[in-house]
Amino acid sequence: MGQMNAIEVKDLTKIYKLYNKQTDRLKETLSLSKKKYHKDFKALNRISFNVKTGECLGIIGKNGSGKSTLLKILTGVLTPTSGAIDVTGKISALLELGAGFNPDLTGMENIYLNGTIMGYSHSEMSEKVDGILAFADIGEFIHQPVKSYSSGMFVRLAFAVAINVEPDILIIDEALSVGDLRFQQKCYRKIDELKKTKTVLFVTHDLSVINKYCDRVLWINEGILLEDGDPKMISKKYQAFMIGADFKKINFKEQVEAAGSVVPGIEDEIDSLNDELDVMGDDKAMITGISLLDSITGEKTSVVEGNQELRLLLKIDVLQKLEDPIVGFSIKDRLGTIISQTNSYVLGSDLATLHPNKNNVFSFDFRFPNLNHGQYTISPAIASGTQEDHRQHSWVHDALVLQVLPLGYEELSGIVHLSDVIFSSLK
Ligand SMILES: Nc1ncnc2c1ncn2[C@@H]1O[C@H](COP(=O)(O)OP(=O)(O)OP(=O)(O)O)[C@@H](O)[C@H]1O
Repeated sequence: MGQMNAIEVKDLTKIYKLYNKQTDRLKETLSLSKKKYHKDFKALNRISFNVKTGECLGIIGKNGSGKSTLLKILTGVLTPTSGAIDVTGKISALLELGAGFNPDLTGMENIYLNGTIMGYSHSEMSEKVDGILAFADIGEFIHQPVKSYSSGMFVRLAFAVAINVEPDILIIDEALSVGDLRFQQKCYRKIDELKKTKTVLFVTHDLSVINKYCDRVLWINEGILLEDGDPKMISKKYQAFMIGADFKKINFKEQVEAAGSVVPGIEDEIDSLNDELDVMGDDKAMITGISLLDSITGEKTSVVEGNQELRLLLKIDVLQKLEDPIVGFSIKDRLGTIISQTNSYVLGSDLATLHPNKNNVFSFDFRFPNLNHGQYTISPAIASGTQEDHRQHSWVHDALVLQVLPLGYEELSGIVHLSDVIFSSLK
């Protein structure tokens, strides 16, 4: 038997009426001729998708794309203009700060108020209060009106309530980003635990969260469901879209052969990128080769150890004159989280203008971080401008795959091993 759907959404449309002036709204209400004083604005345009029970679904999209509108409809705060939604199970939502909280009531009173909204009796909620207080950890403030809370305290209480009312479906808007880092980590640990048994919907701009937690992602753009599928692939396309670049799959071998720029030299040592790779950028430059060498032996390698001295070589073809170029690379783990990044700009290296039809080769000499064993990737990039304000010309996702060897204590968890630890028994 297939998994049940927790949420079914069909042809969902939400139209907001936009008035130029407040008085237009009044005029429209009073108009005998039924004259329209508003413009229709489709915040959601015929969106359809299902969410399976137990699935963790991410929702991404630029500001104003319709994400909150969708969540508000799912939680019953807003009604759709047309379309159908069917939700199976109890929803608990952590929407924008304060939704569902009465600012004049104390934290404790709001806990009971939320309980009532969720259909729990006073005594049922009393059983949950200890768990809520322990998670929120806001001390005596629980007896103060919530309007006196800092935004961090607010989100602590709201999250604690949301997860303790035993929802079948947990909806989390960007709200979590308000809490301090330690609280965020605590929430993510809790979400990780909850997602084993519950359906979780996440709206976030943080793609590493999407990649880490979500089984699937929806990308909404200007009210339209643009993509629905694999988080890794969609977040790459989204990243490219957000920097105004194209996303494409490129066969580097064909590109390099077509370019035909072969001048003997160090670039011959560099391996061409001959796999189908995901690239984002505006095509003013192309990264056509990459090699990683052991600095001591000079041999190419894709198997490395923590702390190993390495040299990364990049070959870049420039198709148009590039002023203020920046060359860099990222190391990512297998979940796509960026572990480390560097580039010529932050290293203080002002590169001269790059001109077309010239072979450009760059190198980075560095000590590989002391990463736990496993697979990692290197993604090289060329941009121009400054760190703060740059245009991406080519960013090749996962151009090199590295195997990091275990150091003998691979049972330890974590991304990075501590270096030079000295342990002493002092007493
Ligand atoms: N009550 C409203 N009346 C009119 N327009 C609205 C209303 N609420 C939202 N909108 C518009 O609908 C569009 C979608 O808004 P929504 O808040 O759903 O976007 P979002 O994707 O959640 O954005 P963000 O990432 O900024 O939170 C926006 O253009 C917004 O201006």
